[in-house]
Amino acid sequence: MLKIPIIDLAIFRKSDIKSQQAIAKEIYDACHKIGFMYLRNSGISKDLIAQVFSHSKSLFNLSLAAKQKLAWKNELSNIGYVGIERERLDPNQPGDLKEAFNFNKAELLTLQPPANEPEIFVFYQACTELANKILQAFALALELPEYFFTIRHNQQNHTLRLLHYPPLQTPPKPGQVRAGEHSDYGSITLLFQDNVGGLEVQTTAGEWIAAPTIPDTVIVNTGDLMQRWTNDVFCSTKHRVMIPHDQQLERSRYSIAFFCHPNDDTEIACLETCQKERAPIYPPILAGEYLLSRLQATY
Ligand SMILES: O=C(O)CCC(=O)C(=O)O
Ligand SMILES: [Fe+2]
Repeated sequence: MLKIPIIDLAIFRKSDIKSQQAIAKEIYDACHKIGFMYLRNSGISKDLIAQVFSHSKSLFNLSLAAKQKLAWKNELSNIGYVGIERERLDPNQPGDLKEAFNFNKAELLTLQPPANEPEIFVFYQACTELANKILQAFALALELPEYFFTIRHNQQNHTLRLLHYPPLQTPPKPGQVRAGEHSDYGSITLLFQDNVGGLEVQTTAGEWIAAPTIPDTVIVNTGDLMQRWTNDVFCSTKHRVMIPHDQQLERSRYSIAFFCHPNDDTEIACLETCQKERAPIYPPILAGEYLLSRLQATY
């Protein structure tokens, strides 16, 4: 059975090109074969992650009225509080059993209490740095100039999303899960989860495999825009969060996703180095327009 690989980013940070190429190759294989990987030595401190999880709990513990004052308004800004069952990651199924807070960079600078914890901003910056490192590895792996992807992501158009999956009080509706099966829309996603479990990833053979927490790692997956850009050389893999069957049902699940997006005006056109095996599959598209259309389909 295909396994999600664990890759050590510390080796990529070494200055010798041989080490960098070896890790870029491991990352290439992960993105090509499964679209998911666990990264060790991500550069984001354990303490910082714990602080953000703790702020996340405090935010979700606010009253519904307080959360609704911070409500998500539209796909264009895509920020704020999203209530339970509001979003359908799988549009053919009932709403997801989760609630979320979305942040973008501009908003993080102007937030009011209780959502303006400085660690959330520091974390956003740390995620940006990690994403840039991964994008450099992608460039090396795909035989592109080192900063090819990072310069196309330099407006920090990324969304940080705190997620809470509450304990289940009543049985779910038929087909209802914590997060419906979907692929992510952007270039890469960084995912941090607690140890409750439920995250599953679909292999190319169609089987669902568990993606449990592995201590001191960050999950990274490639999104649809990266799949288009690379002409399907990297895959954007479906994943979902299932409802646990055991005593974990009584526990909340918390996770944090950092959705990394290219600048809105980036034309996502098939990379030349990805046309060796097949002609371009997808027509060029502007990143901003594509992301907006995907968000509109899920709310
Ligand atoms: O909560 C998780 O572990 C996954 C969430 C997810 O896939 C998403 O929000 O796109
Ligand atoms: Fe996702």
